[in-house]
Amino acid sequence: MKRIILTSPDKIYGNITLPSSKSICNRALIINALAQAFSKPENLSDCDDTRVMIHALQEMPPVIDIGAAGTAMRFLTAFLSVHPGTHILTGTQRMQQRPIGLLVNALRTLGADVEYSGNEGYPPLRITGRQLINHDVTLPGNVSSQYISALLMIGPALKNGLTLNLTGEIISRPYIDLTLHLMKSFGAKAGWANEKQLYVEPHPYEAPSSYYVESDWSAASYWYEICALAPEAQIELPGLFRQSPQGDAYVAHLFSSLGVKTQYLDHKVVLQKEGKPVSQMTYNFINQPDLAQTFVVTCALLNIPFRFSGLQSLKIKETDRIAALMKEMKKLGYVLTETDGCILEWNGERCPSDISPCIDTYEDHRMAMAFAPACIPLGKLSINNPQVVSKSYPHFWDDLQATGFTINGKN
Ligand SMILES: O=C(O)C1=C[C@@H](OP(=O)(O)O)[C@@H](O)[C@H](O)C1
Ligand SMILES: C=C(OP(=O)(O)O)C(=O)O
Repeated sequence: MKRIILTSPDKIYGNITLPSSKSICNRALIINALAQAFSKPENLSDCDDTRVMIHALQEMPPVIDIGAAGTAMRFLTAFLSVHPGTHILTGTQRMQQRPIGLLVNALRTLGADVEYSGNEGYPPLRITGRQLINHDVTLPGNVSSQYISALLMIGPALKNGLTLNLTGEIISRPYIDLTLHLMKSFGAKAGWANEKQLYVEPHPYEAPSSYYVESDWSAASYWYEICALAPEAQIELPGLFRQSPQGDAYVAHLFSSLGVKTQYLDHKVVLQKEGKPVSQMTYNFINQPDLAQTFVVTCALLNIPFRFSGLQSLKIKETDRIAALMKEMKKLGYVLTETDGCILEWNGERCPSDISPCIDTYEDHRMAMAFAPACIPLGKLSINNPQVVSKSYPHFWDDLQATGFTINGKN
């Protein structure tokens, strides 16, 4: 096992080129392929999740291994259902525990040929593409929005278009809107018919002459965290915009109550410390699940009691993030409580911390990146298997070094 030891500088100043958004990259790649576009989207990320998507679409091998990429697994399941040929779609062991039954059922209702080659309800899948005739399908919106995005994106390729009826609470809704945004940029006619129903007209995609992917707001959250925890900091992040289709752009607003101000300039944002953090924080992360880890670590280390709800999807992500957060925060001396698998709270209760805490990352990039800034108030922190960051932000550790952090054991 690899381990790094992090220490932070006193003052943190930097200009950071973030990776581009893997959510946008992976949508643009799927839509571009369905549009049979001539050129690839520009500014594609070099992260694992996008690399596996590029490889799958370029090579189309009989067995497609998408590693740990949830978007690639879900989007390709729908894509391969309408693409000629038979493929096995598989991923890491963890991916084989991440449910996909609701998407498979929905695709079968549309007429798709999708079989389980392992356990019922989970990858790997055996998919044979064909033309899908049916157009009306109902599925729960409360497990993963990626199923809905996957179905929407193949909508323009269906003979009769698509009507999606969603039942239950709709989670991660900004990601559905992001999908619609990209589809429309590629000429699709799609949208919300009402609060619970989406439509896609049987109108083919028309690729724009070029499509440029913007930087990743979820990745920016770790720099907000650094700014919030540092005694003195100013960070410039080029390639981020106020008017972003990414739901995680809301991180700027959320961190304004934790003492970080965002200045929106022409082609960048600038983060600066300003004002006093709130004395406690309550927030429902239903629309920004990927920000939850960032806020758990930031609030606890700023000694801000919190109550975070809307976390039900965290259990089926790269790891069970609720369990992982509780376990690792305990190493730092914070006792968190969980309620009903969807609420995490910290009421200020402390326990003895480990003498030299060493954070486990559970094959989850966000565990590594959310905990790394904790080295600022702690003085020093070890992180196990730091290479996990490559899922979304391969140069995260280099960027920390460039702003003055020392990282022992990196190479
Ligand atoms: O569509 C997307 O790009 C994503 C949707 C979200 O997943 P869920 O819809 O499963 O919450 C998010 O957590 C994931 O990182 C990316
Ligand atoms: C949940 C995530 O990714 P995915 O579901 O696409 O694997 C994430 O990046 O936090």
